[in-house]
Amino acid sequence: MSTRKTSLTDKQTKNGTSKYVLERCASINEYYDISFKVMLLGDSAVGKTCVLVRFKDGAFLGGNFIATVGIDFRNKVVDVDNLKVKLQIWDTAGQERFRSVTHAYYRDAQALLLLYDITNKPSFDNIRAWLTEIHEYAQKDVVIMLLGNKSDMTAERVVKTEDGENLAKEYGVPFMETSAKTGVNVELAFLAIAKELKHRATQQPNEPKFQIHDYIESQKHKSGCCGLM
Ligand SMILES: Nc1nc2c(ncn2[C@@H]2O[C@H](COP(=O)(O)OP(=O)(O)OP(=O)(O)O)[C@@H](O)[C@H]2O)c(=O)[nH]1
Repeated sequence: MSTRKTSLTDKQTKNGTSKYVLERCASINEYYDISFKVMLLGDSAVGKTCVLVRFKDGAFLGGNFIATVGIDFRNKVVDVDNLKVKLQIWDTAGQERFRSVTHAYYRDAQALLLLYDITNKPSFDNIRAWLTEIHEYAQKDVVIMLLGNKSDMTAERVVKTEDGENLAKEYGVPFMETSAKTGVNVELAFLAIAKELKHRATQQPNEPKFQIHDYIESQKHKSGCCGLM
């Protein structure tokens, strides 16, 4: 049995700019209209794998920390304005020794979620270095979102929310604090990315642009333990 799916790829135009192209193809046991690649980046132990597992399975990976080796991925299909949007999410290893492996994948990503841990100052300080790498290796029009993870750990917090907000403003990227443990803002982060990518791909010339910052602000307070309500 085969079901129809449409995948969205990013092609280079003659003048070098990126252009999204819809492609139809068939797949077994999976239906979607558009597909995008999203990468999770950030220092080791900031919670990339946990955020992904929270989004994909609605569970928290507590207990012993097992570092990701190289790169791993999971798919999730979400509904955006009556379209099935497949996010193929690449979970990268934060450890320095895997950096050359992960660089090779940056180019294919249409969106990057860049995480730090609000209880770990160096992971926040390293965000500028991550952004430099992103500008070196990723597509020019890649969607970037900054996430301050582990927001449930209020007693251990060392990075203020406003520091995250200010850094995000400086780079012109959307920002929110998340918790893979409680689920706060995790679904919202991926949904905002899915909406932005879907709008970029399907937008008509006279249609207003999707405002990701406004969308996040309007939804932030509605997002509870189990995702968007
Ligand atoms: N309290 C709390 N702990 C978290 C949260 N997210 C992750 N953790 C814990 O932080 C540790 C690291 O989480 P991972 O998701 O494995 O970190 P990672 O960024 O994928 O690490 P690498 O694979 O080395 O890049 C684990 O012990 C998790 O249980 C969170 O939101 N809150």
